[in-house]
Amino acid sequence: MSSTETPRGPVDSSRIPRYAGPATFARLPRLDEVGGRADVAVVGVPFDSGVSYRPGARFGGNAIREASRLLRPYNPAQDASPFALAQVADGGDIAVNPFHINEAVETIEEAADQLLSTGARLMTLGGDHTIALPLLRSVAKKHGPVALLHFDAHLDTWDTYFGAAYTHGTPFRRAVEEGILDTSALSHVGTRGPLYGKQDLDDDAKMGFGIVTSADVMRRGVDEIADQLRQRIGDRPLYISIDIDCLDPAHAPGTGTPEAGGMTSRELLEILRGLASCNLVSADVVEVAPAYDHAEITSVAASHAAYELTTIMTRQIAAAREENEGK
Ligand SMILES: N=C(N)NCCCC(=O)O
Ligand SMILES: [Zn+2]
Ligand SMILES: [Zn+2]
Repeated sequence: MSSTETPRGPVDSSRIPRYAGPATFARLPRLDEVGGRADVAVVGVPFDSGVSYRPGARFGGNAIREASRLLRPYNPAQDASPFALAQVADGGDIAVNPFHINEAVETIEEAADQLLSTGARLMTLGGDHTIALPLLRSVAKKHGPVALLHFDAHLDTWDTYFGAAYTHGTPFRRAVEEGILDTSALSHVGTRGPLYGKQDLDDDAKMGFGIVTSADVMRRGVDEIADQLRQRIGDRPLYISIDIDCLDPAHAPGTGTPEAGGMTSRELLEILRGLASCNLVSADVVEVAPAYDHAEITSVAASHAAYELTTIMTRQIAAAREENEGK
């Protein structure tokens, strides 16, 4: 988008009630309605064949879209109107083979390559956590190895499940093995719960991950945690992956592998806001499984997380555009 074009924003909810019409993320236009080009493309990946417990995250993207009808155009927490700063559009779903994980992983990577080649950043709505691997592959082709901030109850650096390399518990081990992550800037946030053994932690540390547990967030507070994460990330290209089970089941019951003792949605949103100066190149929100949700608690939390991430991206896009035009 050039500076002369005004982004096409969401449907005006004072004219068309927010519950009317088909749901796109935040009631934004579809990507094809803005000529196939957007600064940020919100895209769904309805895939959950990689789960180890409850299925259902294939319905997560559309549940988040439905819950996002209530998002308003001005974000006071970041003093920004994200959808006016840059063109954000809903790119629909990447349709993948539910019966063949390896093929699905390839399809996701190809679709992400295509979207990134248009200049868009990706705000992906899962789907289970398997999808982070092809998304990271694609992002790394464009930016080189990226810093990773991974919000999750789980490490997701396990090796294989039933001999399968691509599952929702293994994407980040594969990513480290493939050299697509910048191993000097890898962090898990919200980690908790029983593991298979102490070795899980040793393996994870060897890969380069730092861990901020959900108890650390509670004890040390969101500002200190955000400062620490910002320092670790620096100005590296950053990918943020949010498994909604980073939140306590009270804040996100609608997920496949819930663990007690998690962060609140307020803590998650505040940490994200504290990262507004980071160079966020793409992000995902995964593992929303609406069948176990109540009153859209989980999908509302996920829609707000995606809104904060989108705000960070659009602020950076607008700042970069201004700087370019000043030259
Ligand atoms: N929810 C995600 N992504 N991973 C959980 C894997 C935990 C397990 O099955 O042991
Ligand atoms: Zn998880
Ligand atoms: Zn996960």
